[in-house]
Amino acid sequence: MSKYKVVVTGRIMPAGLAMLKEQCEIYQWEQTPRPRVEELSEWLRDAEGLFVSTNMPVNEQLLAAAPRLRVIAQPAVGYDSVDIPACTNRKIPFGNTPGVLVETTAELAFGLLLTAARRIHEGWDWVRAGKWQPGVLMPFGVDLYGKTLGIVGMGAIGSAVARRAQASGMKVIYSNRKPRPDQDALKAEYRLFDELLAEADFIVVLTPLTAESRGMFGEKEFAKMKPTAYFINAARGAVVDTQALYKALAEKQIAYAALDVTDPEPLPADHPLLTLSNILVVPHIGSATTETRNKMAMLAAENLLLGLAGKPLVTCVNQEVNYR
Ligand SMILES: NC(=O)c1ccc[n+]([C@@H]2O[C@H](COP(=O)([O-])OP(=O)(O)OC[C@H]3O[C@@H](n4cnc5c(N)ncnc54)[C@H](O)[C@@H]3O)[C@@H](O)[C@H]2O)c1
Ligand SMILES: O=C(O)[C@H](O)CO
Repeated sequence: MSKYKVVVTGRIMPAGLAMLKEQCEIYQWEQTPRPRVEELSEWLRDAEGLFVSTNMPVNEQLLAAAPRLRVIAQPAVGYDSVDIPACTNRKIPFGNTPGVLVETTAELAFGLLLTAARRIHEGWDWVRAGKWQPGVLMPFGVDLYGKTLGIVGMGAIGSAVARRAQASGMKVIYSNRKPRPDQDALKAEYRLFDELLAEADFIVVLTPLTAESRGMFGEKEFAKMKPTAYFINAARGAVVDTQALYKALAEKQIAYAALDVTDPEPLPADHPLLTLSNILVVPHIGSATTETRNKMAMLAAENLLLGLAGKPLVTCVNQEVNYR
């Protein structure tokens, strides 16, 4: 039996690669940075499947270069770099990986909140710099217990963060497009966006990046927050206006920010945000554990193989083309 021709645009976890290898002839881009479409064009010409890395845009140009493409899979839940209508027009199902990364990403989001609040990273720097001397105190942190956490984007990951916060004695409020019917079970209270901004001691952002959410945290929004507020973004960098965040932190309109995601990404080492003392930035590691990245790669590989076999994907964004 001849093998499916599949293009892989970056690194792929071993568990996913092993699944693909059984049935596919793989053309894999293994260098950094990620490829431009022109660099893949020879492979794309014959490709039936595309396993696309998270940071690679899927657009009209890429689709036009791949006339035989029948399915695309990405090991990520957020698909803001993918032109879904363009895939649908071509009747190409696009599979993402919701669910399998929920607890891992919630751990990181809550970990950022806790680390920033208790200055854990600053304490480590302090000790390593030899500043731990008798009578010398590093700046104090703040308690979580008894405080209010505002979650913007109360979906799968937001709910998992809520559970962690409640276990730490925090009250949870949230803002979504509309109140969740299961909010009693979540033990969380709905607020309008502006109400949440004014009431929360900590804000965690977990919305998808869409036309509606792009730049939803700008100057006006930071001005509505408490001067003691902690702002945590584990969603997508572009949900925040980076310049406005810089200003809010530099002018102490808010107390602190902890970011897993930034705009731009990667954040250059000489970026103004990194000159601030009231910020913690990590390099988009929300789902980055070996177990979870393997699960994501396996679900993406399963989606790809199903699509190649003309069967519905397990997790498909454009359901209307999820069968043949
Ligand atoms: N940092 C990371 O590594 C990492 C990992 C996984 C997911 N993410 C990001 O987190 C997002 C959420 O993932 P999820 O699995 O919880 O998705 P989800 O679909 O379960 O939840 C998203 C929630 O946001 C709400 N929402 C959508 N637009 C909104 C808006 N404009 N204002 C307020 N709420 C809005 C939705 O109603 C939904 O409840 C992903 O889209 C992705 O961008 C980041
Ligand atoms: O959206 C996601 O799944 C993550 O950001 C990718 O790591």
